[in-house]
Amino acid sequence: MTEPVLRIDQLVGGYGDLTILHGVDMTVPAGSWTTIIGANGAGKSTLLKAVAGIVRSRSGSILFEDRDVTALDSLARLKGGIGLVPQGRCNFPLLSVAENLKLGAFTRKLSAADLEVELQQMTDRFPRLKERWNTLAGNLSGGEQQIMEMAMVLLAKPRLLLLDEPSLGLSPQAMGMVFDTIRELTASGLSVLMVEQNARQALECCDYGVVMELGRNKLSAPAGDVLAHPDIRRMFLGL
Ligand SMILES: Nc1ncnc2c1ncn2[C@@H]1O[C@H](COP(=O)(O)OP(=O)(O)OP(=O)(O)O)[C@@H](O)[C@H]1O
Repeated sequence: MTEPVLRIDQLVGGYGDLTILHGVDMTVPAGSWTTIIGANGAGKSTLLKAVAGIVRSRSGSILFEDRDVTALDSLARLKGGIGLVPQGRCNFPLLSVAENLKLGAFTRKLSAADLEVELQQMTDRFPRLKERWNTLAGNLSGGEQQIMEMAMVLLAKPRLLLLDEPSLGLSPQAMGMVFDTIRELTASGLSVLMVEQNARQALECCDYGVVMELGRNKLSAPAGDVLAHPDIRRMFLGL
């Protein structure tokens, strides 16, 4: 396993007095694609939000690139290299693709010329977005919106991308397109930590799997080993 980009130790947290995470330990190897699976309510989304700084940790620590970010707020973490694409549609549906992408770069205060260069690079990477440049985001297909939302967060230049159920509501074909895109991103050096309900499809594509149960990580292993685990196959993969 390569050097971890993210290291979570004994993380406890939740909402108000409600504790959801009961001591999570997890590492994400740099440049890898790690998928968290588990039953509804296991705390998967809460964990992603805790890494992004949206849910505050009560105890334990989160180290990003060896730096303790546990006390930083969400904006500081975004500026520092941790980007979250939340669950469900999270764009501005009445703004165009171009306007949504520009908003994605807002934390970086780029000059107009630099912003143009970055937008050009983003549309070179995702030509479909260029084709839909002046289309309202709400009129894109689900798969196109998911790709655009990833591109918005990528314009903040994260080194760790957190994705909460990127295949939610997508056709199998669109899910394949989104997963192919994630693989390309990790091939270019980005680290990805993703939560997915389509556990089998995700584990067939990614590098590492984490199984969460009742606010704890039950198993962390290479994705192939998680796929092959008899209990996990029966409980979470429908195999
Ligand atoms: N904002 C909130 N305030 C209070 N409780 C919340 C909040 N968000 C989630 N919860 C509760 O936290 C628990 C874990 O939710 P979470 O969304 O992290 O689970 P999950 O594993 O991602 O499940 P799912 O696949 O259903 O999204 C659930 O009991 C949920 O009701």
